Order: sequence, then structure tokens, then C-alpha cells
Amino acid sequence: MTIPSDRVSGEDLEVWASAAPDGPVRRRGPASSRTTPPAGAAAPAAGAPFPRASSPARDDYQGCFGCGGDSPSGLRIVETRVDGTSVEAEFAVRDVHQGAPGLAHGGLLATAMDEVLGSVAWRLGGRYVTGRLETDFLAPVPVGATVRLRAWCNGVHGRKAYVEGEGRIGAPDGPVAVRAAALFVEVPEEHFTKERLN
Ligand SMILES: CCCCCCCCCC(=O)SCCNC(=O)CCNC(=O)[C@H](O)C(C)(C)COP(=O)(O)OP(=O)(O)OC[C@H]1O[C@@H](n2cnc3c(N)ncnc32)[C@H](O)[C@@H]1OP(=O)(O)O
Repeated sequence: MTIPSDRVSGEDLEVWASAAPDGPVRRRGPASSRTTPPAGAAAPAAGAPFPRASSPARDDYQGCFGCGGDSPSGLRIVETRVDGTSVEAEFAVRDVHQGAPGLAHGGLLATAMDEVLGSVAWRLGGRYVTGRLETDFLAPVPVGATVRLRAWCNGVHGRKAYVEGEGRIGAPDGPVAVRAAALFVEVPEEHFTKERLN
């Protein structure tokens, strides 16, 4: 991807080539090499649908802190659009999600990013878990706000999937509050059972 030079301003800002639907993403600080696809990674074909249309686990299981309906203080993230190559979702920040008074806890925003990036990884067809999650917090999010989430895959290399996303306040074109980039690692089925205590 060619990065227009006029998108670069200042040494502390780096334009990070990505498969974001609206073009390169500007991030503060250097993007970690651990969440950037290496040369030779398979880039998602533009417009090609996800190999897996949905996650059956979601229909049968409501205990997930991120997306389940059974977790009283959970985020209750709802997917609003899956266009084949990206996932959009949203959740409402409630009192139980507070960190500083009246503001969302940053860890919960990171959880929300883990969830929506994880949904993209699962739709690639394998069973993926988060190996590394990098998060930039760009603006405080008030309790009562709806956070609009969006995520997409930048590439797959062997067992590793490189996924990126952002969360905006209030509307799909609202202020960006959080950005994340993650490495997901494909695991076998027994990953989810062998360490369980009950
Ligand atoms: C229901 C559908 C929706 C789902 C949404 C859910 C969203 C939530 C997702 C999660 O939060 S999952 C839970 C949090 N994650 C975990 O519990 C994972 C815990 N970690 C592990 O189980 C293992 O460390 C892991 C499976 C990630 C890797 O162990 P393995 O022994 O299988 O593989 P290995 O360590 O050889 O790593 C495989 C490759 O990934 C690389 N890698 C692993 N962890 C890394 C890391 N942290 N940073 C960079 N690279 C990493 C590693 O270097 C290597 O690269 P190479 O193949 O090039 O050699």
C-alpha cells in the first residue's frame, strides 16, 4: 500500500499501512512489529467474505463477559454489521464499567477491543486466542456513551492472525477513543478444555 506523504506529520506520528476500510491508520508511536504482519503474510483479499460466517459458540453460550447476555456486569457487546471482511459492534458504557468517576475503565475498553478483534479472528475459520493485545487510549469515554467498535484483519501467517480495530464514541464517525492491534494464535480444540478446573 502506498502511503501518501501528506498523511505524515511529526516524528511521533507514524502512518501504519493497514487494510482499514478507509485507508492507512495514523497511530501514535511505532506500531509493534509483533502485531504487524510479516512480509509473506497472506493479506485478506479485498471484498472476499470471511471463511466462517458466524460463531456457533455464540448462539449456545451466553457466559462471555464481552458478548454474553448472562454476565450481569458484562459489556453485552452486540455485533451490528459483518460485511465479510470487517466486523462492527457496539456496547453501552454502564456504571459498573466505571474507572474514574463517570468514565469508562480503560481495561474494559481493552476488553471490548479484544472481543471485537477476536470475533474477526474467529471468522477466519480457525480457533484463535489472543496472544498479544496492544491498545492506545485516545479519549475518555463517559458512562452512558455508546462505543462503536470496528475491526478487520491485516494478514495471516501460519497460525498467526494480525487484527486491528478502533472504538469511537457515539457514532461510527464519532471521536476515536481507543485503537488496538493484536496477534491471535490458532489453537487446537483441547486448548479450551485441558486447563479447566471445573
Ligand atoms: C466466540 C467467538 C468470539 C470470540 C471472542 C473472544 C475474544 C476474547 C479472546 C481472548 O481473550 S482469548 C483468552 C486470552 N488469551 C489466552 O488465554 C491465550 C493464552 N496463551 C496461550 O495459550 C499461548 O501462549 C498461545 C496459544 C498464545 C501460544 O502458545 P503455543 O504454545 O500454542 O504457541 P507458540 O508459543 O509456539 O507461539 C506460536 C507463534 O505465535 C507467536 N506468539 C505467541 N504469543 C506471542 C506474543 N505474545 N507476542 C508475539 N508473538 C507471539 C510465537 O512467537 C510463535 O510464532 P512463530 O510461529 O513465528 O514461532
